[in-house]
Amino acid sequence: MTDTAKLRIGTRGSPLALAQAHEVRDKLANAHPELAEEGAIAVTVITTTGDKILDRALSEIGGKGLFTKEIDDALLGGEIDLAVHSMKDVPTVLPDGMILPTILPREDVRDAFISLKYKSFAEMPAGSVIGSASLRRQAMILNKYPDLKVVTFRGNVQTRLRKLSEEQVDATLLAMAGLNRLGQPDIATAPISEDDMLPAVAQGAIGITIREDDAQCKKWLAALHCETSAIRVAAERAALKALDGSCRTPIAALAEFQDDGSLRLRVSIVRPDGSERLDTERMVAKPDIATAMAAGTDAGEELKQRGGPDFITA
Ligand SMILES: NCc1[nH]cc(CCC(=O)O)c1CC(=O)O
Repeated sequence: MTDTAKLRIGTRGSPLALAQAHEVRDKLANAHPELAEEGAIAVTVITTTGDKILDRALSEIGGKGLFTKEIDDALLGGEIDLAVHSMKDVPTVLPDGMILPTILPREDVRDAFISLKYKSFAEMPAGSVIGSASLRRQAMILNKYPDLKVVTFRGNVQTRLRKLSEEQVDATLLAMAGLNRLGQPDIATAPISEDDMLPAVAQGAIGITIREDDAQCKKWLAALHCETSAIRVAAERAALKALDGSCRTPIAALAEFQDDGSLRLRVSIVRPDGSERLDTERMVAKPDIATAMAAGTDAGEELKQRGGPDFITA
């Protein structure tokens, strides 16, 4: 059917990526009658480098765009017309010819604590082992709970639950957003407050990339865009870009609208062993994309300066 489709969506093949792509397909079909017809939208699965390498921490593999490169190529090569991404996995600089016009309404930004034995980090005895492949999560845990141990641990939800029941680790972490989108929020023992563990840049946000000159797609996608989510993500991504760290630098950021309409941005960097953590904050009185990005850039530059070259490894 792909050859007759009016719109071809590219996505990774993980259960979460597919759920996100199907959400986008359904929203587009609901918004536009011409896309609601049978076969009007095709979903194409594209395997990325990040999907192929399952035995190493992503930071060890290195390089930006582990989960996006092959999809970017398919988009620019005209094999697909739009790509659905977890914004957490999208590099801050997009390839030439590509734009990111759409951010969906953001999901829960928090990390989930998952354990069969304990209700929270605070309950875990010294020496307990937490499995995570995320340097940010590892470093944040060690910073707050130096007596706990972290080990590198990847895999989908089912693999992780099996490893937990086999007692390979005492706890693991996943994004609440992913569990919610998979319809499995109960897998979380408890969400971790963003005050206790600041989330990754753009955690819980989905973005859609298209070719720069694709006016038709741009028109279709306008119905799906959430400007407040886009402003929050813009602030966090600007901080990430200014920090100019590699995937070896644990970075966390969260922008949130306050009741008075202002935007509060928090940014943190942590040494991988948890021994030191630097935090900063900005308030934006009248947030739009430009003011949010300016605050993010400023916050990121401050931390880069304070941390110095040995904190932020290139
Ligand atoms: N790097 C993998 C990844 N990219 C996005 C999510 C979760 C969903 C989201 O943050 O939107 C995950 C898995 C996880 O961290 O649990």
